[in-house]
Amino acid sequence: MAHAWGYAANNGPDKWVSNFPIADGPRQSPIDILPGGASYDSGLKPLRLKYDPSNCLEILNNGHSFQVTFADDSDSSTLKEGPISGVYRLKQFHFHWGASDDKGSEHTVAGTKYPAELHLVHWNTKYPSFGEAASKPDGLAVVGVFLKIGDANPSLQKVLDAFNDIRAKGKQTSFADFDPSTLLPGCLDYWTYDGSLTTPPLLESVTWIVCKQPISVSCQQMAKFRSLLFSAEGEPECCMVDNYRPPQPLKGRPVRASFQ
Ligand SMILES: Cc1cc(=S)c(O)co1
Ligand SMILES: [Zn+2]
Repeated sequence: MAHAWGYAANNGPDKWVSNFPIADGPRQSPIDILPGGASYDSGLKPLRLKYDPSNCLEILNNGHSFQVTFADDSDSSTLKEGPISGVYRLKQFHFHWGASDDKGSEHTVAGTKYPAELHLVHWNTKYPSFGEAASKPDGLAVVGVFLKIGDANPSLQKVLDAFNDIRAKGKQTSFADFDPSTLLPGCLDYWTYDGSLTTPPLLESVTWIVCKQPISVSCQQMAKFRSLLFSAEGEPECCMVDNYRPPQPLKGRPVRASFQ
């Protein structure tokens, strides 16, 4: 049986193309964002994000990252405007991070890597469900936020405090009343381009919205990220680190900026 995909030498990003040929597709993510190569588009609207903390359901270790999942049976936690049209519902957020503070983000900015990157995943309500939307070219919109080493982040700490219950792959626990807007930077200037999921099945259905301004994370908080495991209980322990895909070829895609 083929290895399940992961981030190790034998099943990592360079190997994904064998089971997921779209890995070499025309609109893969992440990318290296070159600010000088992005074109300011005055037609881009500000992001309109509205999240209801009561939609927050649980936090789980899925063996690739940890994810906080939201109830998405109503329009109470949504993304509107920005580069998208219509209403996209928040489904989940998760992170990608490194084994050390010099790497971990998926998008890079003129080659600069951040220690981690937050992804807030939304799906287009013109489709009946996340699963349906995930296979459509305009099906998903992911807001990416860089994490930069600095002061401890009190909002992020609430998420990290739940880690003791989800240390191993497959563990989950209830996680209620969390407002993901507390994880957003003060300035919502963004870059946007057409891309994909950054993990298999690498579907080319994502409108990427990458915030220019990072949020802070302390070194101690980054160490907490690295205390999670890729492995399940009873398996040899394997630390969950370097769960990021490196930048992919731009292949002529335009990158627009909402700011000058
Ligand atoms: C749906 C989804 C989106 C991203 S970006 C990811 O890493 C995993 O799953
Ligand atoms: Zn992601």
